Amino acid sequence: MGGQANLYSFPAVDALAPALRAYVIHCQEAGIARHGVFKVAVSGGSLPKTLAQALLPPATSEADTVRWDKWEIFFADERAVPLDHPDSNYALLRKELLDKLPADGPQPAAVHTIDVSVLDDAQELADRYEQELVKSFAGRDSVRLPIFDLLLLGCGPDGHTCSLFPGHEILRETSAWVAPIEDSPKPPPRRVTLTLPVVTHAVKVAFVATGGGKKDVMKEIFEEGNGLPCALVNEGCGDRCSWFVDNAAVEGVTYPRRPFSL
Ligand SMILES: O=C1O[C@H](COP(=O)(O)O)[C@@H](O)[C@H](O)[C@H]1O
Repeated sequence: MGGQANLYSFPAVDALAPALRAYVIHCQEAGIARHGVFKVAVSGGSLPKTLAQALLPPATSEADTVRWDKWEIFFADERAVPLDHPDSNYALLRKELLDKLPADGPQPAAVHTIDVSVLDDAQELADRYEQELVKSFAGRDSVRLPIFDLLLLGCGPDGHTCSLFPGHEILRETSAWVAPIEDSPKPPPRRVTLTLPVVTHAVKVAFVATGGGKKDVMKEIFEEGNGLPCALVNEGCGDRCSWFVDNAAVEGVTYPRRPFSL
């Protein structure tokens, strides 16, 4: 691990979106060059909307192309609800992004959802999602830990990311790839999440955080850390981690911003 997390700040989301697109496409090309596909995990919350703003506009060149048919999409965390439930991260990604892809154009190669036949049992739900990862990653990358090409993450106002909440025992998980949570402080309480070792093992991690509602926690993450899950990702990934934020989200934060470049 080297360096420190990159903090890229933009006046507003419409300036952030093209940079995020360029970054994602860069990671996509690296993944395809490495193993023929792009393995990406995404969060719920406010992320899918910004992602849609970045990825839905038509390509302006070959190099600007989102190659959806190479995308294997996983969920960084998911709530234990049916796939059409308003709380489902899958439903949100569909509504904001996947359903808006041109029907006659390329579609994602795979979208790995949770097994909704075991929603009442969070441990089983996590184990089955982990098996889904094992099937996809075994023999291709490390089998000790999956290596995602990119994780696209959100940051909650309390510093949580995925469903890794501040102070929760799940942060001490060292062997599972996917962990259950029954007592999420943010509803719904039952969820599954990628664990911290999996998150920090990814090739690249990108956070997207926008709006003044995030500025206090951004200050804490970047200036104190305090063991907040987002800060632990920064520490674990170093310069493999990049933050795409708007100016409102980092008002008063002294951590140095970088000009965006690939
Ligand atoms: O509960 C969740 O919250 C986080 C953060 O959401 P945001 O709306 O503050 O961006 C999200 O990243 C996670 O996937 C989701 O399950």
